[in-house]
Parts: sequence; C-alpha cells; structure tokens
Amino acid sequence: MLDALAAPTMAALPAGRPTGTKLEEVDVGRDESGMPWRLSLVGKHTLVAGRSGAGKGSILWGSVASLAPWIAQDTVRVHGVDLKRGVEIAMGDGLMYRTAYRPEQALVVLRDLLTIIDERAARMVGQSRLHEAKPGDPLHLLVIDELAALTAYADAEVKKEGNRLLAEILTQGRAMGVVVVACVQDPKKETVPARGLFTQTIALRLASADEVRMVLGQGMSEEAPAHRIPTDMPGTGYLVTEEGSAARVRAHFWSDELIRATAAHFPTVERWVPPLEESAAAGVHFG
Ligand SMILES: Nc1ncnc2c1ncn2[C@@H]1O[C@H](COP(=O)(O)OP(=O)(O)OP(=O)(O)O)[C@@H](O)[C@H]1O
Repeated sequence: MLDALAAPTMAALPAGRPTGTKLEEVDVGRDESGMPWRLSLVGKHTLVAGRSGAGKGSILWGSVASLAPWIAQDTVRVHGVDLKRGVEIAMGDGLMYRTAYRPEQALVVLRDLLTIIDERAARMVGQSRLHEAKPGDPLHLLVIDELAALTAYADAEVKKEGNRLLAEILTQGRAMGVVVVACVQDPKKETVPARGLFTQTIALRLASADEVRMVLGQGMSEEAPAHRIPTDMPGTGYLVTEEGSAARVRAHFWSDELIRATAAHFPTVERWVPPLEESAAAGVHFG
C-alpha cells in the first residue's frame, strides 16, 4: 500500500491573521491518511525526541514559525534557548522575543518565566483557570534545543538549577500560558528527568525499542515503533497525546530561506530588554 508520508512536503509562508485572532492549532505536516497534521501547543508541553538528523528542526520551526502571524501581533512570545550555540534558533532570530545560547543564560530565561507564572497566578486567582492569550498578554513559548545540554551536560550547579526550574515551569506553566517545546537527541533518564511532566511527545527516529519505551512509556514500542523509522524519512514520527493515543505523522520541511523569510515577514513586535546590571553580569543576548 502507498505510504502517504513517503514523499517530503515543504512548509509555506503562513497566512497573515487579523489582530486579535484567537490562537489556533498550527498546520505542521500531515498524518498517515494524508490529511493535515494540526498541532496544538496551547496548554501543552511538548517533548520532541529524535536521533541526529531525525528532523527535530522541522518540528521546532513548524511550531515557532507557524505561529509567526501571532508573534507579529504580540499574542505569542518565543523564548528561544539554543544550547547548540544558536545554530538553529538564530535562523529565525526575528521571531524571537528573547534568546539564550548558553546554559547560564538559559537559567535567567527560566527564572523570568517563573516570575511571569507567579504574576499571572496572582492575577488569575478566582478569575480564570486557563490563561487566554491576546495581544500584549501573550502565550509564552519556551523552545529548548538541545535539552540535554541544560539537564545533563552542564556544570553540576547549572544542571541542578536547570532541572529544578524546568520542572517548576512544566508543573505550573500551562494553565498560566507558559508552555515548553523541548528537543532532545539522546533521550534517557539523565537527559530528560522530567519526561513525565511533558503532556505530548513526538518521537522521531530513535535508536532502539528501549529508547522508544523511555520516551513514550512501557508498551509503546509496538504501537509507535519510532526505532523503525528509516533514516531517509526525516521529519517522520509518532505523536503521542496526553491520553496515550499514537498517530504516525510527518512534518513539513522548513528550509533556512523560508525560516528567514517568515521572520522578515512577521517580525516580533516585542523584544526583551535586560536590566542593565543583569545584562552585564550574565552576558544575555537581546537583539
Ligand atoms: N520534515 C522533513 N521532511 C523532509 N526532509 C527533512 C525534514 N526535516 C528534516 N529534513 C532533512 O533532514 C535533515 C536533518 O534534519 P534536522 O537538522 O532537522 O535534524 P535534527 O533532528 O535537528 O538533527 P540534529 O539533532 O543533528 O540537529 C535536514 O537538513 C533536511 O535535509
């Protein structure tokens, strides 16, 4: 039988949206029946696991660049933590509210997001249980590539603090409009200690059935055999939802040119400006 996911598909420049348009699921690829794969990031924390070359970049940009029309109206702010020296995130720098390219800088971003969670919790108590993003009161999307550089390979102190802050954001953030998309190449207990706190997982090509079980849970290596995805089908994977359902999907490919064009067309309206003393101390990048 013909596999609807066999041929790659290219992403396209997202369509503009009138200011104030409610955040929607974004079209990131297609499913096994050839229908659009629409991914929801609101109220969800997403773990993307896949070996080198598995296509994590197309999920990352499918998430971030597809939200560009909302970034351009300050309904979404993206905090891009790229611990592979900024190689990936810098491509779409114009879409970023804020970036961090070193683990120490990432800690500052994570702390500030916790402050946002605290402020929102105080504002929302007794009023609402789920933050609704709108211009000027945005969804904060924390994107981390590569997660292990913060959670496992960093200095002991940074690692400990990074894991603590991340676990707090993962437990408290989603109702407050602070959500995470984290990419990891080598998923194991030490690299993703907070695996159970992610609410949806995309398993791209993995190395073994053991890795699939680690990422998706016991019993999932038959239902979502990510270790059997061929190397010549990057961007293909299994989306496993919070409820445990698995779907085979393939992301659209985002070329460097398209990422740059999207960033040029829908630049962020807000850019984080560090307090003077903080920028000097932490060397935080801001534009
Ligand atoms: N969705 C896709 N459809 C078709 N080809 C893709 C797709 N995603 C990625 N590719 C191809 O696979 C290559 C590797 O993809 P990508 O850089 O996203 O992998 P990765 O998982 O981020 O790897 P690494 O962890 O080493 O950075 C790309 O350069 C591109 O040629």
